[in-house]
Order: sequence, then C-alpha cells, then structure tokens
Amino acid sequence: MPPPPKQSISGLRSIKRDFSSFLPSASQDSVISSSDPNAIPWTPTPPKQSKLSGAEQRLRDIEEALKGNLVSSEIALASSQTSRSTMLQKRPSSSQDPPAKRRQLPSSWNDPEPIQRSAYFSSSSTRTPVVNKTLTNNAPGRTAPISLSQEQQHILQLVREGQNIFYTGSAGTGKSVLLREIIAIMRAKHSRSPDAVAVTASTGIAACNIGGMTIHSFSGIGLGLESAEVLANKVRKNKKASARWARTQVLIIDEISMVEGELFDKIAHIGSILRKRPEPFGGIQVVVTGDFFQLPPVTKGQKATFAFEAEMWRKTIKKTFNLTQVFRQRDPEFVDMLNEMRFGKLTPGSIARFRSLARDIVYEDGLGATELFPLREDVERSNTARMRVIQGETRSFTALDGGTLTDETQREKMLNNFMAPKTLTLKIGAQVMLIKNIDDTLVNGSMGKIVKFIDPSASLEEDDIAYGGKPSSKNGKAGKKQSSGVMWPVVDFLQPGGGLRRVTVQPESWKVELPNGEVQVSRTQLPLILAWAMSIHKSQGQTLERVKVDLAKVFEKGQAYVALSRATCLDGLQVLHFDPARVNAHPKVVDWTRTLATVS
Ligand SMILES: Nc1ncnc2c1ncn2[C@@H]1O[C@H](COP(=O)(O)OP(=O)(O)OP(=O)(O)O)[C@@H](O)[C@H]1O
Repeated sequence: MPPPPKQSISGLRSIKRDFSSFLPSASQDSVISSSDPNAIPWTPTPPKQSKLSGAEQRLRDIEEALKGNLVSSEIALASSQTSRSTMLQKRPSSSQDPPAKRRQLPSSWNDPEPIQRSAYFSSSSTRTPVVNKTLTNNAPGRTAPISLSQEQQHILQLVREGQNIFYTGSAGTGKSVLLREIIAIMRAKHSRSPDAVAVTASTGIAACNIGGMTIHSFSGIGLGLESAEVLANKVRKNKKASARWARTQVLIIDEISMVEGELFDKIAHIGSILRKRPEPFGGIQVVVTGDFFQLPPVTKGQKATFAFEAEMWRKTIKKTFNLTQVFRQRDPEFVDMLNEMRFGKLTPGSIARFRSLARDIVYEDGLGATELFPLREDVERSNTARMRVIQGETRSFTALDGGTLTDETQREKMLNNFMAPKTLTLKIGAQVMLIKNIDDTLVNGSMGKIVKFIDPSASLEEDDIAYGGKPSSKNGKAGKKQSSGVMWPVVDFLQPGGGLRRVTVQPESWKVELPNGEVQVSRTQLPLILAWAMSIHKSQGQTLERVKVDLAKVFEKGQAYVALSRATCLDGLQVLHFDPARVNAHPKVVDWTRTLATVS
C-alpha cells in the first residue's frame, strides 16, 4: 500500500487546550486499579529478533509499548520505534509537525462485521425527551480538506513577513487551525535552524495540543515570582534555557487569555536582558493568539490581570486581528446566541431559546451527549458511575512512558498534560472519545462506543505493514499470527454524515519535544478517553456534536461560553439551569475589546 497522501486534514483540530491540572489521569486511573484481575494479561517481553516484517515489528512495538514493564533502554527503543513509524506512516504527532496529514486506515482498524445499532444509554429523566434521529456533524470542514479563509490567509502572510501579531476571534473561528498553519510555515521558513521557532502556550495541556511547551518552561523561569532581573540571572545559569533564548527567532504563544499581564511583562523584559536588545522579547518575532472571553488566568483569589494590560503588550503587538467567520457552528441563530453570550449581554429571545434547551435528548444510535463540568471531581464521578452500571469485563491499558526528562515531579506534570491517561479502563458499552486525528472521519473529538475487544495478532494482514512503518517483508502476506494475549478495543464511531464506522483502535504516541528534537517525555497509549463527561478546561478547543451542560455548576467568567460553544448545533446541545446571571464576560475584556481597531 503506498504511503498516505500528505494533505491537510480538515476539521481536525487536535484539541488545543484544556486540561492539565484539571483532569488528571486519575479520572480513569481510579476506576480500576492496576491490580484488577480483569486487566489485560501482558505477556513478558519477548527476546529481541533481528529481522521482523513491518507488520511483526509494528505489532511488537505496540505490544511492548502497552506492557509498561520494560527496562528503560527498552522503553526508549519501543518509544522511538513507535515515533518513527508515526513519522513515516501516520500524521505527525502533535509535537513537531502540527498540520494534520490525511492517513489511510489499515484494514486492521476496520472491522468486517456489520454494525449492530443498539441504544446502550437511555435517559433516566421523567421529562419527555426529544428523539434525535438525524443529528450529523454540523462542523463544516470535517469531511473536506481545509483551505484557509481570506482572513486566515492574510494573517498567515503577515506572520510569514515577520510581523508581531495578536489574532483573536470568537470560539470556532479557526484560530487553532490557523495556528497550525503558522507553525508549519514558520518552521519551513526557518528550516535551517530547527530551534528558531518556539511553540508555547499558557497551560501544559494547551501546549501539548500544539506540540509545544508552556511559556514558563520556554523562558526557564520556574514559578517566575522574582523580578525580571533576578530571573534573567537564573536563566543565564541554565544552559538549555539560555540557549533557547539565544536561538529563538519566532515565539508563538497560544491561549493568551490564561497568561497573566505581569508574566507577559516579565518574559518580554527577560528577553531584552538576555538578548541584549532594547525591544520586548529581545527582538524575537512574537505571534500571540487566544480569546480573552474564554478562560482567564488562574489567580488563586487575586484579581486577574490580562496580558493585554501588560506594559509590554502595546510595545510588542503591532497588529491585532479579529477572525470573524465562524466555522464550528453553521446555524446563524446559534452563532448570534453565542456571540451575545460571549459579551455577557443576552437578548430576551436568546434567553428564552437557551432555556428551551433544557429538554432531554435521546440519540437513537445510543451515543449520549458528553456532559461538561467545571470540576474534574465531577467528571471523574460521572464517568466512574457510568462505567459501574455497565455489566461485563473491565480491561485496563497501561501506557508506556518514555523521554529524557529525569526529574520525576516535572515528568509527571508533563505526562499529566497529555489527554491520554496512564491507565485507561474500558468495558464493552463504554462511551469513548478519540483523542487523535486519524483520517478525515476519525478525528480528535469523534465519539464512539466500545463494541468488543479483539486479539489483533490473530488477524494481522498485509495492510498492517503500511500502518506499521517499515515494510520489511518482501514476501507479501504477513499471514496469521499466534495470539499475543493483547486485546484491542473495537469501537463504533459516530460519523460526520450520520451512521457509525467500526474500527479496531490501536495505540498511538504523544510526545513533548524540545526545538532541537530531543523528546522530553512521550506516552504511548490507546487514543481513547471515557467520554460521558469531560471538564470544561479539557473541552476548551474541542468541537463536540453532543453536549450537555448544567449551568448551576459554572462559577468562572467565560466558563459557560467555553462550554456551550463546543457544540456544533442547537439540536445537539442540552443546557440545564440556564440563568443569564451566570453568563458573564469580564468587564475589563469587554472594555478593552471596544478599543480595538480591527484591521480587515
Ligand atoms: N478555513 C476553514 N475551513 C473550514 N473549516 C475550518 C476552517 N478553519 C477552521 N475550521 C473548522 O472550524 C472548527 C473550529 O476551528 P478551531 O478549533 O481552529 O477554532 P478556534 O477558533 O480555535 O476555536 P476555540 O476558540 O473554540 O478553540 C474546526 O472544526 C475546524 O476544523
């Protein structure tokens, strides 16, 4: 099978932000302990073989990756093999090469059995539910390759020319899609100096989603509590951090709404000190994006200062753009309602419409809405309770972690930023979400249900060679294999046009790399999470077709807007306890936005 064509994939937004401290892997870890008798019986590491076919090698990599009991040299090996195959055959991992590539699914992902449609989940409410038979993906671009809009292209061009830019836009206007293009284009522009483009974000999870590091890690300032001068002296003593400052030519900062103004000032100042240049950030080109109406900086009770309030903001940002075309939602009524909500000013008509969304919705294909909660404890409780009521065997999948970082605390912190949990616990009937872009219709955010577990080695076919990387077998068919004891989940995924697609899900890799290519941490795990519930932080950046939100639980400004704007259409959105008083925009953000002269 020829390698998949390298084209931009559409609609695939590898989830940008969400999550770090908000939804640790505990949500799944706590469901079943690793000593669970039903956990997969991992086979011992087989002796190393010198010549394996591509399919054998792939299978071996994955089996080893999932065992989690390898010695460190083996971890590095398994990890690098998986990474290699990822780079060769699949869309690049989120780390160094963000634009998604379309990839062809191997036959092993597709299950030959016909899909059984049955309703696994039903509403426990006594209200008369709305039966949704026809809901399909309303997010344009999910089934066709994305071509950037004019406004997106314009910004891309100015960034390419070297300008310092901040671009914003309401939820779903394609900020992340554009950012991925910017990263790719700027990396290509500076291809001779691989350290030149630094990709950062305000939170660990947001950084993971764009394959970068946090702005704290980039700048090497730790907690960053001291003055810029003291911090700059500290950074000087840190070889890696000072080299980063010296080599960086373009600094990208995503999710700027969660960066405090004071931090922005400090980092801009440190750049000037270290690079011995008077300009903010020492003259590095700075590209900033985010939406200040979404989640604000975490302040532990103090008043939030936003990055736009920083003294250095005006000195750094030469042009501000507002993306206006909404892609996530097509329904103009819904777009207007969300825009009103963004500014915290709802019309009576919109309030009435939001209130009408309290109805229950039963989806005939059996896949329920994902309930979004502000607190991770609620997410955990909800997913655990749903797992408990399903009868049947539990299977646990332990991730293989690798990478060069040795500081355990830092390592754990970074690993917790991956969407993929350390231990994933599944059952037949569990509602899951795909957390990687696989191809045009299997995307980050695709919802599905586990229908069975199969032993992949028993039915490994020639096509798996293409998926597995190096087609080293010259003799054609890889043939049937002996059972490895590893079972993989088969999932019915909801398709953009309606209907279900059945696939066998195989492990994938995530990694955090330094600009020089050094893999700091990596994780290999099945690209699934339980998806009856999710934190609002984790959902930030997501596009979801079926969403349920209880606004009585929302407490932070911007939370309601983030949660509701994940939905692609009103038909797939259920809102409980809608109260306009809970829909708040930060007054400072509203005032500042009014002062912006938007360049069209
Ligand atoms: N030029 C485009 N053509 C078609 N679809 C697009 C385009 N740009 C973005 N999209 C689609 O719109 C949806 C939202 O895009 P994206 O996630 O980049 O928006 P965002 O502004 O980052 O949203 P949020 O602020 O809510 O995270 C995605 O499904 C994406 O594929």
